[in-house]
Amino acid sequence: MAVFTAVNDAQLEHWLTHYSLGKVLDFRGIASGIENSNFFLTTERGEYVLTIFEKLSAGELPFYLNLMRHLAAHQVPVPDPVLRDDGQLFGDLLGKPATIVTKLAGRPQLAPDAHHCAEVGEMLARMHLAGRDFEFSQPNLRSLSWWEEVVPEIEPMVDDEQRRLLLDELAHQQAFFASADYAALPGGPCHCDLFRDNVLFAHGDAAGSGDGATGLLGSEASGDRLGGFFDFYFAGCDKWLFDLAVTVNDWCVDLASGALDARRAGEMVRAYQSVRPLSDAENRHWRDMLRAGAFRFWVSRLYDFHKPRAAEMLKPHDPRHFERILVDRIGAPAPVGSAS
Ligand SMILES: Nc1ncnc2c1ncn2[C@@H]1O[C@H](COP(=O)(O)OP(=O)(O)O)[C@@H](O)[C@H]1O
Ligand SMILES: N[C@@H](CCOP(=O)(O)O)C(=O)O
Repeated sequence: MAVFTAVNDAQLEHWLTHYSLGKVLDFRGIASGIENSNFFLTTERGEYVLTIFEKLSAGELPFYLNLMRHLAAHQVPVPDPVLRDDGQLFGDLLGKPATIVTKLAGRPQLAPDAHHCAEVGEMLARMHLAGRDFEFSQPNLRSLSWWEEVVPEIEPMVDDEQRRLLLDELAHQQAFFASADYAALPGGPCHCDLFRDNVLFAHGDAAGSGDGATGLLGSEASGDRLGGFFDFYFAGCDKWLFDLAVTVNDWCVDLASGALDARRAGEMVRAYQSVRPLSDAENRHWRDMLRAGAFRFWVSRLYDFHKPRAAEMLKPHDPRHFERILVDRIGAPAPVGSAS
């Protein structure tokens, strides 16, 4: 259940006086999601998603919402925030910041094949290039500084072997981040959490439904076509290779072992490179980035597991999954996509 803040008809009507979206035809809460209250909203003008931000403050929203707006304007299929009549991207609803964005077509593909991975890889590269002239900047708030802050809090709570792995990997990443090679890697706005549940695919006829304003991309081969990327609320400026590594670690993993599935990973990296070829330095540091991507989510999952927030409503994700992935990326003979 993910409607933490309920909105009644009168409250919705009042909120919509700030927009020019016409009459409400349908309004319903979205059951999935863990951070925010989300609702599907259909009006005379089309289909939208209304989000009430439960944790993010008004000061934190401009980077995310402007990034989505910028990417949508550059033909990257992402939810496009709808401007209010006063020109603002969000306002206050029931005492919390809230926005309306366009609805993407499709549903998450939780068992992706190589075709899905290629679609995502290619669009990720397009997204990176489209973000080059985005004027706002905010670092990835779940990067090295955050790891350095929280690892000391969680290391007393894990077993000896995990503690060794946590501290060794933190030291490895500190050295990597301090290197001249790292500084020279290209970067810009990144999604930073492009997991399977943050991408929509539409199948067959379903691809034609929706608001008609959001085109679906991709080949017809598998019947599934990329609907778009959403949930940009972990986005930040980072190395593009980190974003690719986070995405590969989730989309191309063998769930039982944590190892990379060579075919899916190969297709994702190939498709990414068909738009933005990786440099020699990026190829050399592919393993380090796969490790960084795994470490980021192992740390956040350990943190959520051992230090749950008071208001947390859902079971935290399993940290062991990313521990297995990290161990695999450290020891794998030659991770797919790397030149070394
Ligand atoms: N712009 C959108 N278009 C279509 N569906 C969306 C859109 N935004 C969110 N959703 C749907 O809402 C669900 C919850 O969104 P999500 O961003 O994961 O919530 P939370 O931020 O609470 O984790 C998604 O699984 C997806 O089905
Ligand atoms: N993808 C992360 C969790 C981030 O939360 P989200 O549901 O808002 O994407 C993980 O799997 O640990």
